[in-house]
Formats: sequence, C-alpha cells, structure tokens
Amino acid sequence: MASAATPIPMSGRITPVDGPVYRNKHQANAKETKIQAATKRTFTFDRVFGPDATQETVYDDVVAPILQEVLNGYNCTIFAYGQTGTGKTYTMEGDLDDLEGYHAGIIPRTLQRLFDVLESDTSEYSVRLSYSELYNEELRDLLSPVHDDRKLRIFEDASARRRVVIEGLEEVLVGSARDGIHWLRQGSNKRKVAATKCNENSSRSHAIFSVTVHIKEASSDGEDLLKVGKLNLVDLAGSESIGRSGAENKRAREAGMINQSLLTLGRVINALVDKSPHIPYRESKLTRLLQDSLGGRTKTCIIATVSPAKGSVEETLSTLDYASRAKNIRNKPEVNQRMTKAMLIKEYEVIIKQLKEDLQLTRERHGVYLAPDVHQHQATGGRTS
Ligand SMILES: Nc1ncnc2c1ncn2[C@@H]1O[C@H](COP(=O)(O)OP(=O)(O)OP(=O)(O)O)[C@@H](O)[C@H]1O
Repeated sequence: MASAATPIPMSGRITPVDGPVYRNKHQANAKETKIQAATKRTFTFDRVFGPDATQETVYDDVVAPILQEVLNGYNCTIFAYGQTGTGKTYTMEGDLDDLEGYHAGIIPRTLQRLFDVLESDTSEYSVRLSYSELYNEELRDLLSPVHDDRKLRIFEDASARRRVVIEGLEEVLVGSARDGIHWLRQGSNKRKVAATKCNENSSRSHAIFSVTVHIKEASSDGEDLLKVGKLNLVDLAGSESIGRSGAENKRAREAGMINQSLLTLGRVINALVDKSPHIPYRESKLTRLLQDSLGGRTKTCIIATVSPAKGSVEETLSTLDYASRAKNIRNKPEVNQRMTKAMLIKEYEVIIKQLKEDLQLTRERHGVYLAPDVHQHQATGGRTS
C-alpha cells in the first residue's frame, strides 16, 4: 500500500567536546528543535539532541518508532551524517560491551529491543544481518567467511521494481541480540584492519549494517505468509571534504581524499529537492545502494551530528546546510508485499544458483583453494552462521 509523500525526519545531535565552544549559541534551544549556529543562522529540525542527551533518549525518540515500522513490514533507513569526530559511530554503535549500558548506541539497542519484541510474540520469525563497507567506490563484505578482499558487485534484479542487489553478500542468521553484536564486532574489526592496511581511517568509509526480519503470519485462507521488514543503519564517512554547496573541496580532491559517494549523495539530495527530472543515483555506489531510501519507498530518517567547537564552525554550518536541504526530500513509503513460503524458497533458489555459478567460474579461472567448510558453505548457499 502506497502512502502519501512524507518528508524525511531530520534530527541534529551536538557532540560534547572539550575546549573552546560556543556556549550559549551553537546549541539546542529550549524547545529542542532548533540549532542556532555561531553566525546567528538558525536551523530547524524535527528534534535536536544537545551534548547532554543520552543514547537512550536518541533511541527512544528516533529509532523506536522506526523499528516499529520495520516490524510492520516496511523498509527503513537511518543515516548518521557529519564531520569526522562528531559522534556518528558513537551514535550508531557506541559501547558494544554492555548492550543495555549507558553508552550503548542505536545498533545494540535495536537488536536488544527487536529480540525482546519477537520473543514475546508467539509467531515464528527469523533475523538476518549483513554488513558491508564502501571505501573508494569499492564495496566489501564485512561478514564474509572467506578471508579475501573480494569486491562486491551491485546490479539490478530482473523484477519489475528493479531492486538493487549486492551479488554474494553474506547474510547471517542470528538467534539473539548477543549473537548480532558478535557479528557486528567481527565486521567492525575487519573494517579497522583494512583501514590500517590502507593507512586510512574509518572516517573515509561508509558502513551499512542491515537487519532483515521475516515474521510468519497466518492469512485468512490458512496459507502461511511472511511479513518482511528491513532496517539499514548507515554510518557515513566524515563529511569534511565536501563544501557547503555540496561542491567538492579542491584541495581535498588534489590530495585524493574526495569521496565520490558522499559528493553524489549531496547531488542526489539537491536534485530531489529541486525536483530535477534526472536524479544522479547511478553516479556512485552509495546512492545506488540507497536509492530507495532517498525519494523512494523506504521510511528514512537522518541524524546530523555536529560539534559545538569554535574551530569547527565551517564544517558545522556545512552539515547543517546539508541537513536542512535533505529535510525537504519526500519519500513515498510502501509496505512490503507479504511473501508466501513458495516465493521465499524461489528467491533462495535463484541466489543459490548464482552462487554456484560464481564458484564454478572462480575455480575455472583461478583454481582457487577453498577450505572444505567454506566450500560446503558456498556450495549449499549456506545462509547460517
Ligand atoms: N555524545 C557523546 N557522548 C560521549 N562521547 C562521545 C559522544 N559523541 C562522540 N563521542 C566520542 O567522541 C569520539 C569521536 O566520536 P566518533 O568516533 O563516534 O565520531 P565519528 O563521527 O564516527 O568520526 P569518524 O567520521 O572519524 O568515524 C569518540 O571517542 C566517541 O566515543
């Protein structure tokens, strides 16, 4: 069922910092919907979280309603956007050691709440996770059981909706929030190792953590139906190399630091807001992957993170400008069609066939050795952890 065009809810979060800050200016107002920047420009958001706002408050106000929509069968996306060091990863992940602790971020809280809800219900369900990283326009699987740096290919499926699919992306089946955190940690470690190898840091890469939930429902004619909802949690790269207008910073480009995906994201936002006839989704992998989240059928919300530090004023204004524009995007959320078991099996058959063909091709071309368990996993299209 299609719903009316709805704006993208936008929240601002001000990170606590040490040192000189704009004490009474660059901060949330009493109603907590405005940020007044040092230049006296005021930016209005759906919600603003000041430096003292807790992870729990951010979860309750922004994420809990979105998780409910996932359970209702919608695809939803939450982006964290902002300059390096302003708390994107803190907001998304936070402390992973204590799932219900003070510093636990969106992902651990979401997993915890999701399993609490699913377990208190009598329906059958399954939860699958995927975790990928986009760096320098190359997409890597952070949960792949194969120890290589395989680049993943993105393509559009043959269905009428032309959904964007990542070929061979690992989806692990998880049975609890702790299990989910285990995989998140594993993926995040892989991300860090790769970043060190490239002499880079995580601020240059985008991380996409996705949770897909299938819940069994009985229909009136007795056939089992599956309700499907998906939540994408996106920790974007640091935005400092992108200028206020969304134009790239020349020095950053010369230093090879420019982030094509972030730049295109800005152009896509501008084109959507200006209702341009052409939206340049295809110009970067990030915008291809998240096409449906921007101007599409997904329920999306954005958290823009900023610093109140005096030295960051340019970047802060840039983030606030960017976020104010994105607030004008209209999505048309649509609930996912319920699937029959037969439809789901057919979908998996297609995936297994594709994986077997890939494996065969790889063997013929390179004669790659795969450990028996990995071989078995791939040959059966094993989707379990
Ligand atoms: N609201 C907050 N409360 C406490 N600590 C915070 C908060 N926001 C950020 N921090 C801390 O500030 C530091 C930088 O935050 P974080 O790594 O999340 O930034 P980031 O925006 O993800 O940076 P990058 O783009 O480089 O990945 C971390 O040590 C984090 O724990």
